[in-house]
Amino acid sequence: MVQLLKVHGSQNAFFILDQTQLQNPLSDEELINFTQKITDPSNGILGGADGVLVVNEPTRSGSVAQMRVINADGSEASMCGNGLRTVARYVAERDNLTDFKVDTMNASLRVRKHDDLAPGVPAFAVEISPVKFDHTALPFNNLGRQRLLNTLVPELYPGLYFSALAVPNPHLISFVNKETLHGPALKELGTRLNSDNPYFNDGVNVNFGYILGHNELFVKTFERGVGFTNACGTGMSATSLALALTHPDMASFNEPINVYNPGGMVKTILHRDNYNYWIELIGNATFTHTLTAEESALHQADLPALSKNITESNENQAYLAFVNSLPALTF
Ligand SMILES: N[C@@H](CCC[C@H](N)C(=O)O)C(=O)O
Repeated sequence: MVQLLKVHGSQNAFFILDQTQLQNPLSDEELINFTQKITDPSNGILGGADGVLVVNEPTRSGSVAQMRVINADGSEASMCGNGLRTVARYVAERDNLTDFKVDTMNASLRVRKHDDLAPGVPAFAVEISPVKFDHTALPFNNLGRQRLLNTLVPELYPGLYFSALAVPNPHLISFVNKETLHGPALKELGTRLNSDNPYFNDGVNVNFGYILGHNELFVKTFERGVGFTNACGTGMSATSLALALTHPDMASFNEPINVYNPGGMVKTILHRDNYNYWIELIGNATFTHTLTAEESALHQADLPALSKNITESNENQAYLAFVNSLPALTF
């Protein structure tokens, strides 16, 4: 029998599949099929998810595991910040570690156990890097600019200023007012830039930031390969850095920034080493359910077999109590 975990970071929900426990790891084709089926919210298993986090043996020396991120639509992302916290906790508990490295598509990233966010809410801190701004890194084209940093780009959306950062998955960021935050622009832009379009031919995660105060931010994200999500860890990290670079009086380096999102709250800490930026993302790593099944059920994406033996933890109650303890945001 094998186990699958249902987890979340700021209610950005995933299944963790540890391929190292399998006799035969799933092929890429099986992973895509499995992910598209198990994440579908209408499939009847725990409300679906935003993606599947695949744990493999490490690919680089000095790391203890590899994480692959398969988005709900079957596309693969180079990074996932909320997901990395949950994988960090999974590997930490599996291998009895507290501070180690996990390989992602483009980098080996440091992860470490952090103090609990609240009673019963385990937390991890993860490194978000490398950070790039050039249009080739996202990529974007046909905008007549090499970089976007608080740049008015009417081709994308009239009246909005945009910043574009790869961390290393691609993020487009705009700081908006209340009306725009709650209006149709995010869905319209996210849908358009993640369909056939002349600007972002690999798609892009689109983040709207609303500045609450110094080192205080709210971020709402339309994710590539997913759509609206409760939270996006790399999106909140990229938006924090964009805030410090474009509104330097509103965010400081080397200090925690509180980033609220529809699923809760995380902290980010911005770092600059010479000319390289990197970000620490600190937040919950919550395990809500364990699914136990035969390995063949994974290969066949057999949802009825996967839903037969599910046990629920009480961690989500503690997480929701933490969310209820956060200051009410009135906007
Ligand atoms: N939610 C994630 C990002 C997941 C990947 C994204 N959809 C992409 O395609 O880049 C996070 O927490 O960072």
